[in-house]
Amino acid sequence: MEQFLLDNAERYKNLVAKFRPVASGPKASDSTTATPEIVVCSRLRPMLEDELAQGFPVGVYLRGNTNTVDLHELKQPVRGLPRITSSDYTVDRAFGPDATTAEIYDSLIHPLVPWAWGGGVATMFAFGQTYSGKTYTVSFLERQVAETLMDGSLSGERNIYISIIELAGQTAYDLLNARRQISILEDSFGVTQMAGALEHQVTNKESLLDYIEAAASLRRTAPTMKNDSSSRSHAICRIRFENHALPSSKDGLLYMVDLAGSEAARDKAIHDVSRMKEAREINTSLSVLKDCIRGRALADADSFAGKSGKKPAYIPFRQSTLTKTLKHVFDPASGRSCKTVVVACVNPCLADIGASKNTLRYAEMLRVVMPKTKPAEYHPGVPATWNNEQLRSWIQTNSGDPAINPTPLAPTETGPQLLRLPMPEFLSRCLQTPDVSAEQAQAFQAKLWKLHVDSQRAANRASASASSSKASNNSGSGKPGSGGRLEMLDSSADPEPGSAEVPFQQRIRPGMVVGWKPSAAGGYESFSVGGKAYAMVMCPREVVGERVRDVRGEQVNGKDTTGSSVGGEGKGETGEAYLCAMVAPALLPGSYGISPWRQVVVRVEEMEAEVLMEWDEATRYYYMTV
Ligand SMILES: Nc1ncnc2c1ncn2[C@@H]1O[C@H](COP(=O)(O)OP(=O)(O)OP(=O)(O)O)[C@@H](O)[C@H]1O
Repeated sequence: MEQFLLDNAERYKNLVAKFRPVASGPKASDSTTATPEIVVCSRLRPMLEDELAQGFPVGVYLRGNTNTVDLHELKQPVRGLPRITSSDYTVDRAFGPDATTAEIYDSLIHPLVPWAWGGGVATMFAFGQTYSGKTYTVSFLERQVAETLMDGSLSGERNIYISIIELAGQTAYDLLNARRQISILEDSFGVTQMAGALEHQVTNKESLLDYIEAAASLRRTAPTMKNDSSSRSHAICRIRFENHALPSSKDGLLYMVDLAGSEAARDKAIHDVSRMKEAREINTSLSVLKDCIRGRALADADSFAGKSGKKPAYIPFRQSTLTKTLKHVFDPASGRSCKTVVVACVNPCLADIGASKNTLRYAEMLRVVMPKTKPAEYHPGVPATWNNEQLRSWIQTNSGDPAINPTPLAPTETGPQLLRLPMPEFLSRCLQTPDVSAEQAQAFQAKLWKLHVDSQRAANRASASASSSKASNNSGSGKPGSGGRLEMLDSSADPEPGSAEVPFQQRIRPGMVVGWKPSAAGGYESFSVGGKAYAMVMCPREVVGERVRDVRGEQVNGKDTTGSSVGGEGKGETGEAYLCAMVAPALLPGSYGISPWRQVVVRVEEMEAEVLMEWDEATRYYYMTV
């Protein structure tokens, strides 16, 4: 085959020079748009000296100033002279042989760093056939990331940890611990753990680069015909960012993944059975990766197109060790804000055209394009329709007291963009307004999300009732507020109109949630966090029987065994104290659980304020609202 290409190199070049792309009708790109969170780019490396010396022509070209790549194969028909067969592939960004890795970094990878720094999950994958420039590209990008992380341009303080592992088939190794074998496990909370892998804290650029360099030298390598240092394993570099200012928030994660090279067809002849098995495993994991990347892109697109009620797309991340390790990136249930950049590395040499075609086809398949729709008309109750100005004005009037300054919170973002922001970044931006507390910031974030989710549900309900006459008959009671009251009962807000005018102490009722400060006299000090605690009112203390005991096992009402009266400082005044259920932070950031069987007695004078809590069906926790 190679000889056929060399013999016909001149004819091939002439045919390519005459090639004109077929003028097609309106292009698909005119009516579609890629999902914003996943960018797929291609990078054509230059021809290398050995390829040029052998006389192979270029087989893959960037089409002018576009994001389309043309690929020309040379075919021998049954009769007649060899002909070229051309195909083209469109990606979100195409880089030609003259583009530097620095250009790729500046336009696509650099924005991932503040995203992960701010608490999001950012991932960069490089894939392509053996010898296409993956390691060349990733190693430069890793160095640039180290530069950005340590040049002081990112605001705030973070603890930075690095771990680098290698996946070869089903087996995982720690590249920062002498290739010790580790396990990829999912814990009981559904979080993937790299059990046994060491994580190293880094405080400067040099130590970060040293770890990256040490791992690179340990990558398992085996000679292939094309590339003596060919990587036959996936390498995952994970940088984790811990934000001390927001201890309950999830850590930001930046993954840089150098995927194993898919074997070029012409290498296969001389490879033994185990190498072929290895190649099959690599191809399987790349196939699962494609399904996961597409699945996540579709899930995100549905969520922001108001189709959250739809059956979620199946994302098979448990089907390969690679995708299981990167569960955070693919599992929409993890609730993480993710950004992903895929770099498809392409060897332009005509001798490797088959593998290049597979790479470009794969890259095209990773893209999820959606029909372009007109920007949605502004609606004050639908954050997904707000432009920056409308969003800012909503922040100003709905963020509590003191009002959160919209300038640091949403300098340029629209409603949908702010909703996509990683939660820790959202909170950090809120906290830039003087006197805004972490609780207020969290409550405000929950308020925005509640509005978004409610507006989606309302839109889903509207479209469901429009398509079902039965539904519309049922809803025809003529009382628009009848469903509203039911929904209100998912919140601890007082359903009585005008209740906000009355001080909360005068309208205490079962189900009201209060913030309180346990006093030393009450004996509940150890149940508070930073002197603060929350409780849900159950009933006045004096109505409970003598056998009722609180969370400490103390009698709540009546005489204790020594004969002295308990509660309310022994005076037994009515209405002064309430038996309450403890409300404590739960597993998810910003979430709370109510424990009906952990009871405390809260005196009205210890109560500081009413706190509004809302039940969230999806996570099954309560969240505070402003
Ligand atoms: N953009 C580029 N400019 C110049 N040389 C490049 C470029 N990209 C790759 N190369 C060269 O191409 C060769 C192959 O690159 P590299 O080792 O990165 O390939 P790879 O895809 O990682 O291969 P494998 O999967 O086998 O590890 C190297 O000699 C590298 O220096």
